[in-house]
Amino acid sequence: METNGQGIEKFSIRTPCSSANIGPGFDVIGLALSIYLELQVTVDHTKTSSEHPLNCRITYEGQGENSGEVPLDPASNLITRVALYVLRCHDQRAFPVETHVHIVNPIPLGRGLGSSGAAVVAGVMLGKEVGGLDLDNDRLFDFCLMIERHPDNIGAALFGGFVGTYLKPLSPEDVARVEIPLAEVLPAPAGGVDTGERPPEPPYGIGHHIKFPWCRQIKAVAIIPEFQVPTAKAREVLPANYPRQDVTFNLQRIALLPVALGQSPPDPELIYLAMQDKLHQQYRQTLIPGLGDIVESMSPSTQEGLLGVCLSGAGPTILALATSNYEQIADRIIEFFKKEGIRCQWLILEPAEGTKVIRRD
Ligand SMILES: Nc1ncnc2c1ncn2[C@@H]1O[C@H](COP(=O)(O)OP(=O)(O)OP(=O)(O)O)[C@@H](O)[C@H]1O
Ligand SMILES: N[C@@H](CCO)C(=O)O
Repeated sequence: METNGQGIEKFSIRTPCSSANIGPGFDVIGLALSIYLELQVTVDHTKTSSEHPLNCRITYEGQGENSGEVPLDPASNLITRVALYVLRCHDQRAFPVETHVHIVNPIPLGRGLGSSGAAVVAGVMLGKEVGGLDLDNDRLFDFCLMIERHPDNIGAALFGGFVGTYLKPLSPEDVARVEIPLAEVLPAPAGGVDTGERPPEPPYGIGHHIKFPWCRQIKAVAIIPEFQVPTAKAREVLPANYPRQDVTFNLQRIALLPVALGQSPPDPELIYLAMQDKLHQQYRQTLIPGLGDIVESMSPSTQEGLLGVCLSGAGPTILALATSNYEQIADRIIEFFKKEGIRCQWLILEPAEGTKVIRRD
């Protein structure tokens, strides 16, 4: 515990947003990008009791601030529930008296920019820090995977940069441990009674990652429609089985993608080919009007500066990788959505570092 001499401990946790898949890398590839969720944490060790549930007060500013989408009850809020999961796995039932978490969240919710992945990663880091726990990032990744079960967004948000993620084959008893329903992993939601039971701990080494190089000339243009697509819904529309030729199609492209995006100068034709997908985007068109037209008609031959275009994560955000003419590229994609009566905002983003803890005095 590092306090300021008056028993007050202050630190911030900064976690980037992320774009998963980048075309063919469904549930594998993640790219951390430069919009940051920040938790400003204060622990007042001079207090001996707290009037707040679980000794934690949450305040929030940012996306969905006035919509009530992000609960301020620490037993319901995703970030603090995840932190409590980590604490309870280490026999700490609540936050230290008295914890204040101010959440500053500019990551759009439910748009395919990894808002939930960032919340889960920030939550495990919060549990580690307030609990004074000796957990390295690889172990924190295990905890994240008990909550968000595809590793691409959380791998990028935790480790930063352009990553490939993969899961270790588990023993049958470890498989049983990761298949426990989320409600049993995360502590009881608001109003629930603390039974005092220890939640199921993650097996060791569930997930792994590898960092790929990223060509610095490449920027990510995110075109963010005004509507949300919950990831769970965007996964429900995917088939249980795929034709063999579609799987082969994606395998061929995923073999190209990390090389194509790492080499300088970037080769637009190679990147465009490497970003094609047949495993998720076509099925998600039903949820994202305009997606099919955008993916089919935007290419480096029709759009100067463009390298490739894909759905960001589960959508609805579109990610265009480009080296110039960002505004023209964004405007063209916005036009497609406009025809469907959908408004968008757009941003130029860059690859970001992973989650950091910054001490404040
Ligand atoms: N900072 C946050 N604090 C608390 N809850 C959050 C926060 N960010 C996201 N969430 C929760 O996660 C939900 C969005 O998760 P969802 O997986 O549907 O989309 P996403 O993570 O933004 O997109 P994708 O997974 O496709 O990149 C929000 O509705 C909210 O419940
Ligand atoms: N790989 C995930 C990312 C979204 O969180 C998906 O496409 O469903």
